[in-house]
Amino acid sequence: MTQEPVLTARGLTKRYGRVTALNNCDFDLYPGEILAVIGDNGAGKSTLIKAISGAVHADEGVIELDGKQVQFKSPIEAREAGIETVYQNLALSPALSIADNMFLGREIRKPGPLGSWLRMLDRPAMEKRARDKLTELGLMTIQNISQAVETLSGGQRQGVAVARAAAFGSKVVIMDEPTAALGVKESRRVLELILDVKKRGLPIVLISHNMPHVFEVADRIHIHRLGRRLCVVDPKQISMSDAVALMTGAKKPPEDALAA
Ligand SMILES: Nc1ncnc2c1ncn2[C@@H]1O[C@H](COP(=O)(O)OP(=O)(O)OP(=O)(O)O)[C@@H](O)[C@H]1O
Repeated sequence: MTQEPVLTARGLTKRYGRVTALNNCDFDLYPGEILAVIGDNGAGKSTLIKAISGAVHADEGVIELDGKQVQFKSPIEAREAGIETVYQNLALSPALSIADNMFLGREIRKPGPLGSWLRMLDRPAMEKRARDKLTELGLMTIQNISQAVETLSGGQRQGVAVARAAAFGSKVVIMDEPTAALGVKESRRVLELILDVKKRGLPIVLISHNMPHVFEVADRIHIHRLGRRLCVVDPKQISMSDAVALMTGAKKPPEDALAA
């Protein structure tokens, strides 16, 4: 890789009591790429992206965004820096509408009634922007943008979460198992959306157990094992079964694997 990475982590360690979820883990994400992170259950993939996106604080290690050291105290701070994350549990508020969810934490406001210093939510503006965004992203199978998220299907909810990340991510989009709960058609749409986000020049981190999905869209694959990066491989140079063998420890990584 000749370009400088957008996002790097060095020596990330996170312990939960006796469990070491991240163990001196390194990570690199390059401009415009789709980097898949694969690993066995409990390997520490979610903890890695939570540490990067401010949802958990690493005990040790350094994270750099665009070459500058960052230390996000919360996912909100990471978002403000341009890192959008779709977490496994989606982090949507079920009782709120689609539009409210898309703008959660960055609501559009307008001046209050004359003489009032309070700024009010500008719902029509949020609804229009949310509708435009979902339409642009091809996810507008939803009839009513003011519909509560709890009334949507699993796939539609995923669509809202992915659209929110795709719409607001300005530097990095991270997706933790975005197709896990979806049917074939909905998964396909999410994969297309991931490729659309890439076309817009944004790098994406994709955590997935679905090997065909990973091999379909990833430019590089970070193989995570026992809390750390075991190696990085090129999906064009390795078979799915070899990637799984590396992930599970049945096979040792090739000598030049980190350079992939
Ligand atoms: N909040 C927590 N408290 C205690 N242990 C945790 C916590 N979060 C994660 N762990 C532990 O850290 C290890 C790594 O978990 P993590 O969820 O990061 O793995 P993962 O690779 O994402 O797994 P999966 O593919 O099953 O989602 C596991 O042993 C898990 O039990």
